[in-house]
Amino acid sequence: MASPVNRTVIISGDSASTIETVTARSELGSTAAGTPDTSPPTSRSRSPDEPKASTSTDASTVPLEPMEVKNICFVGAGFVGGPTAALIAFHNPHIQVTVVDLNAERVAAWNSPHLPIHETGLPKIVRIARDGTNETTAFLPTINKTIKVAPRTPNLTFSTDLENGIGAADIVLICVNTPTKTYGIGAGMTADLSAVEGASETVAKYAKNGAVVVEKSTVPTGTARMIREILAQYRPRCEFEVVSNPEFLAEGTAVRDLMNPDRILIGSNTTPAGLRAAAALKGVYAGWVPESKILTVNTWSSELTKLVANAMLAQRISSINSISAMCEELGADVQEISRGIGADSRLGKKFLHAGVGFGGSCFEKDILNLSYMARVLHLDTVADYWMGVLDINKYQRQRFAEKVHRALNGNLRGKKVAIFGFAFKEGTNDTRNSIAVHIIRQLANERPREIAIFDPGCSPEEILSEVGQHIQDEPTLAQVKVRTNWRETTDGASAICILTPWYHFHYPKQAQATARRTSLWNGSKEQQLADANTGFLGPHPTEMDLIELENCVTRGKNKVPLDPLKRLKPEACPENCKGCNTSSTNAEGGGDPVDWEEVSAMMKLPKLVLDGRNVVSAPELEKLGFKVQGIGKGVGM
Ligand SMILES: NC(=O)c1ccc[n+]([C@@H]2O[C@H](COP(=O)([O-])OP(=O)(O)OC[C@H]3O[C@@H](n4cnc5c(N)ncnc54)[C@H](O)[C@@H]3O)[C@@H](O)[C@H]2O)c1
Ligand SMILES: O=c1ccn([C@@H]2O[C@H](COP(=O)(O)OP(=O)(O)O[C@H]3O[C@H](CO)[C@@H](O)[C@H](O)[C@H]3O)[C@@H](O)[C@H]2O)c(=O)[nH]1
Repeated sequence: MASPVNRTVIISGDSASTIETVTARSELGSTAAGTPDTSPPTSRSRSPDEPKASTSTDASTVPLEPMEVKNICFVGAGFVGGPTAALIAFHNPHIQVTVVDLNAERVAAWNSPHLPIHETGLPKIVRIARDGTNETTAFLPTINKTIKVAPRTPNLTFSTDLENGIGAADIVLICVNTPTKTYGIGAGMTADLSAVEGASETVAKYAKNGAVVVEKSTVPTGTARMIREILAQYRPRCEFEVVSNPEFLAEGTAVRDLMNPDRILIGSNTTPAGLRAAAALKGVYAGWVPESKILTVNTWSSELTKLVANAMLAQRISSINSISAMCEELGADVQEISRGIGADSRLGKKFLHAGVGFGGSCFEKDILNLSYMARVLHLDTVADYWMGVLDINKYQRQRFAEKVHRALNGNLRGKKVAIFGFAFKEGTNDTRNSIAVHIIRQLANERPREIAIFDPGCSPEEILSEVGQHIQDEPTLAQVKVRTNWRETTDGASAICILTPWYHFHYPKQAQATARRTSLWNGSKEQQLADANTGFLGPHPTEMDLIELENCVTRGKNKVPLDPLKRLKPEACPENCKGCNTSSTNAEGGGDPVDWEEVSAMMKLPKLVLDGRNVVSAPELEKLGFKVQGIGKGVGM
């Protein structure tokens, strides 16, 4: 480790800039070539961007006029930028929302009927905000009245025109990717901030003076300072406030999470200008989120909270997975343990499902990020603690692959193994960072006759491309086949590994996606509406009111149409539309649920089911001739 170096930091925000010398504890966080300075505000008693509290009422402490927000720009039209922009536009019809991205193909997809992101409920929200709606009427039997619903003008645009999109905005949200760095200092641990740096430079060039710049990407603590410095370098005479507003949506439930978030976190400077910027952003969310759920904190707390939230969620999964290994040895049942501990209201029951481990683009990356920051701060015990969460995750998936190997008598040669589920979780078509790919690689090394993969939500091309990145050896790769239905997948297989808990695989069968879709639209004021004459529609109904109106007109119907009020404008694809021609994926999971009786008839002995997600009932499947092994399922007394 390099010896401490002195670095000069300019603390701004007060009328006169103060120059203070601090001792950087490691050169890992310093501005090495190509590495932005995102070192956390270590060794300082308070945030370096906050001026010391003043006792006099000078100009810097007088509250400023509230900011009027008419135009918002999202930089980055990805998993976070696209859906978040759509929800903000949907609930704030008076605000123009533009989403800009360098990727023209992605932007074109957002402007077409084939959105680049598959999330339940998202297409309808995008259509309402992006295309506007028709004027319409609805008959309400409860109050025996016909209600007129005004048309809506479009207020959501997707574009590659960064200059104009950013230039018109009162608030600019940076939502670009921050993957784990693969090269140089911090490789394999810290976040690669090159996209954040690039986006910040673009914002610095085009943003109008006084714009609020929001850091929405998940970043190491201290990144807001880097953004502020970039803005100051490019536009020294302009005033920009940088606000942190991390996103907590999960893939597969993005719309539900955005529609009804547990909290919105806004971190800002505690100067009048910082508080004004936070208030402006708060006003946007207040379009549909109750104020009590909007938390305002300091910038560094906000940045760090995001990493800690993910680390603690992942830690719960690793904790229960570690116990699953003990259960198998001791004869206990991990699902019973989860129920037993989850009933304690201090612990709660969520994120206690034992399985093959956590995948996805966030948990691993964010824990690496957190551990790296701890390491840079010389808090090695803290860093080791969080790395332990990842160690258990790796151990759990290796343990599962070894279990499959053992169950097949330690020999896979000449055998076919079926894989049910490739996505890192159900309800998404995201194939990146799936747990399945690691297990498949481990099994493929055992030279089976075939590994057949089936996922009801992912496209075969994407699965193969992900597998190809992990298995480079051609003959090994040739054993891996992607099938488009469960019949071909299981025909002649000796074992099935369930790796994603899609409802298709459950046995006995479970209520499925449609139940989720309708509950998405359930409003809390429904009863109020039934009580009639509440006049809730008023002259300016909100989209929440219209959702309740839809509930009301469809109540009692078996099949709820997509657009019961007939508000949506028609959508059409051009001839030879690329989106129509590429193999479609369905994030809600297409195809019929598995018929386990039929599967039993097609499989070879020993007809093993290795249930990596505990979604089948072993006693029930055993009645059909299967041998079942779940996760954390000891044999009992
Ligand atoms: N995916 C999730 O579920 C999720 C949830 C919460 C937070 N996050 C965080 O949000 C951030 C974004 O994640 P994502 O999943 O949306 O990423 P993504 O890769 O899906 O999208 C990022 C987009 O940014 C664009 N982009 C990159 N540099 C740009 C630039 N200079 N100018 C304009 N556009 C640019 C890319 O073309 C891409 O379309 C990450 O920090 C991630 O950790 C993700
Ligand atoms: O009890 C559980 C819960 C989840 N998982 C697995 O954990 C992974 C992550 O699941 P989830 O958290 O639902 O999905 P993500 O889309 O990765 O969302 C996480 O990561 C996002 C990106 O930062 C955050 O915004 C979300 O709040 C956070 O839940 C998946 O492989 C799940 O199968 C389990 O194994 N057991």
